[in-house]
Amino acid sequence: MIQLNNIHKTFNTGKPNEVVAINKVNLQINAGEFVVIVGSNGSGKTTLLNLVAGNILPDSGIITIDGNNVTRLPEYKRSKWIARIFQNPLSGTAADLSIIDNFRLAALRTQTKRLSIGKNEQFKRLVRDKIATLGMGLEDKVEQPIGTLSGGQRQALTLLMSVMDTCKILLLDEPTAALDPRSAGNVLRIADGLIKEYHLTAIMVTHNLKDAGNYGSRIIQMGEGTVLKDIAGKEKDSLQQNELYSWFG
Ligand SMILES: Nc1ncnc2c1ncn2[C@@H]1O[C@H](COP(=O)(O)OP(=O)(O)OP(=O)(O)O)[C@@H](O)[C@H]1O
Repeated sequence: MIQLNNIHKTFNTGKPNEVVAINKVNLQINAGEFVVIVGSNGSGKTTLLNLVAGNILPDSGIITIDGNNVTRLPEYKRSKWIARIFQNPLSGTAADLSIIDNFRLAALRTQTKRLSIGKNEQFKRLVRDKIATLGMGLEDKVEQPIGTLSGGQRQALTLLMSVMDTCKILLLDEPTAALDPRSAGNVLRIADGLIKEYHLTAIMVTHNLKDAGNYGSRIIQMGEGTVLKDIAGKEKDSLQQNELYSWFG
């Protein structure tokens, strides 16, 4: 469970360009929830993800993950709980290394529990089997440099890599913004499947209201650093697309 208590974040404090990015936000995200965050430009969505990830720290308030107070914990110390996928498919992988070596690196970095490196052939078989579940035919290309793949293929592999370690929380910051519609659809379906398979708690920022309607168990609209709307469960499922659009009217 992720808990944000009275979280406040101001940038450029005391300067003419001072901006309150997150304004005393209280939020509880339960284990297994898939929260989609929407909101206009500058409403604080990415800052909220950054605060949860720990690459920026709040001015005040408390953040806990599974009951642990992580408020002052730097990003690398939170990585045992958190994996993060960015907009740019190039971030998070080493272009010149093969797919299999990227998986090896990821496994080493996180001392993954779900994927023990073990014997070379055994590791390769495991990774191949996992990649095959993506249904993209990439299992036969594991010796190919990952940089030779398309953005969508790379983003799918990055997702798979990130959830194969012990992380419980997946942060997705506009993960499909750089992809064509078909690849974006594939990547989102894969993300949704992995979130369910590994029982992850996920937070996804998106500007795509169609995706926001179709995915997730809860939707949050942010505005001026606050939570404007917070809808979950059946109410979220029955949310009509035009209603969602009207939030931005
Ligand atoms: N490092 C920073 N330094 C100064 N101001 C910042 C910084 N990061 C964010 N801000 C400001 O904080 C506010 C919230 O930004 P944030 O990136 O969280 O919004 P967002 O909802 O993710 O926007 P977008 O949809 O455009 O990505 C904005 O006014 C932004 O300019």
